[in-house]
Parts: sequence; structure tokens; C-alpha cells
Amino acid sequence: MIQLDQVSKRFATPQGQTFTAVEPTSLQIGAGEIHGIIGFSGAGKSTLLRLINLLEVPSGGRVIVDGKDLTALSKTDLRTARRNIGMIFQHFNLLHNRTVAGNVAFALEVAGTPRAQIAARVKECLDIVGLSDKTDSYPSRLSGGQKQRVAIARALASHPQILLCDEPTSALDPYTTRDILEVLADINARLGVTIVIVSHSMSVVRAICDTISVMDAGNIVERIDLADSVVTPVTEVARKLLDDVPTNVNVRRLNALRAAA
Ligand SMILES: Nc1ncnc2c1ncn2[C@@H]1O[C@H](COP(=O)(O)OP(=O)(O)OP(=O)(O)O)[C@@H](O)[C@H]1O
Repeated sequence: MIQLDQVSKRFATPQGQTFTAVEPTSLQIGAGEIHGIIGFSGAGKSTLLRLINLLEVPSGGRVIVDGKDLTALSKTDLRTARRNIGMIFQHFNLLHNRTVAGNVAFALEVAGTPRAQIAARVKECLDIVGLSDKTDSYPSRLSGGQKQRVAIARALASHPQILLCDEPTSALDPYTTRDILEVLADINARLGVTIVIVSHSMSVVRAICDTISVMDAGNIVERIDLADSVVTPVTEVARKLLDDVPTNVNVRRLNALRAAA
């Protein structure tokens, strides 16, 4: 479904130099798969994700989605191809002056869906994410988890085959995180949507993914297949990520002990 072929991304720095956020990278993600991209801050995860729908234009390489080379499409054809790729973000990015239904409808209006079809599709999408009772609420009246559900409904509005998720649970508590992961897993199972999820949390990607790419300094340094009963990371960065943040340590006390030593 998704094929990145030696894709790279360089940014110009204010000092007039170039910074490589993603080194030439190849990646294949099959239809119906849930794939995680994990790594520490600055590893290049979000940039790699945004290369999939060409939100970031690649500096080199090809992005092939559902058999189409997105890098070779005209602006109009790219706009059409992008309807096949929904996206959600850490901070939801909802329109605050529109209701829940209005937010989902907005995606359809932009896509040129005939007016007569919009209300029915909005209802379908809100049913999928379990938010039918909040249709007329404004985002300010919703919890973080509910906001992310609206964002998911909006992303699904144009029947995409792919859903890109950029840190979708990083602003949520652990219980709501699980809730949102269950919604995503359900969408994958019921609708067959291929999901790519960026996270810095190994527990998040382990909870939902089939396969994981581990990124470090703009490179995919390891691929983990969660179908393997035992996950034995090879690289140092994957081993560190597997440990997650050791939250059972009181870091203030630890610092005090270090200072006293
Ligand atoms: N538009 C941009 N211009 C210049 N540099 C950028 C731009 N976007 C990202 N970068 C740089 O590219 C590198 C990778 O950024 P990216 O956001 O992809 O990392 P990440 O792994 O998603 O990090 P985080 O987990 O903190 O979001 C970083 O050093 C970042 O500063």
C-alpha cells in the first residue's frame, strides 16, 4: 500500500546550510497493516510520516501509494490522491468555531462532496468513533479523547485507505490513550484501513502495531515484527525505547542523591 523508495528530506537552516532530517530511506507497508514509527525526539519520525502524503516534499526518492507515484503527480492529481490518506495529530487541530458535526463536514466540503450526501456521511463517521451523542457540541466542551475521536472521524470522512497518525495519544492520559488505540484498532479491523502511527512510546506501538520501524538520526535503524513472540531489539536505541521512561524512579530524589554523592 505504501512504498518509500530512497526517500530523503533536507531542510535549509537559517545559517544557510542544509540539515538532513531523513536520510535516503526505503520502507514498505502492506495493505491493512498497522505500522509504528518510533524513535527519540528529533529522530525524523514526523518528517518521515509527512513524506508519505507529501506534506513534506521529498528532497529525493519516490513515494508510491496504492500503486501511484505521488512525487510524479500534478497538483490536481495529488489533491485527489491525498483524499485516500487521512491524517490525525497530537493536538487534534479542530476548528473551534464549528461543532463536532461541522468539523467532520468541513473535510467533505473541502473535498467537494455534494451537499446532500454530507449529513449522512458525517453521521456514519461519528458512529464509527462512538461520538453520535456529541454532534452539536463545540470542541471546547470536549475532553482530549473526544477531540481526538472527532479528528479521527474527520480523517475518515473521505473513505481513505490510509490513516497517518502523528503522536495521536501524546496529549492524553494512559486510559484515554488506550481508548483511542482501541478506536484505531477497530477502524483497522472493520474498515481495513492501513495505519501508520508515529510515537516515542514503545508501549503505545506495541499495543497496536504489526510492525515497527525504529528511527535514529534520520535513518530507520531497525525493523521489529511484533508477530515474533519474543522481541529482541538489536540496536541500542531500540533497547532503550523498549525500556520506555523508567517512571518508577523519582527523578527529583535521584537528582538530590546524585548531587549529594
Ligand atoms: N521545517 C523544518 N525546518 C527545519 N528543520 C526541521 C523542520 N522540520 C523538522 N526539522 C528538523 O528535523 C529533525 C527531525 O524532526 P522531526 O519532527 O521529524 O523529528 P521527530 O522524531 O518527529 O521528533 P519529535 O518526537 O520531537 O516530534 C529535527 O532536528 C527538526 O528540528
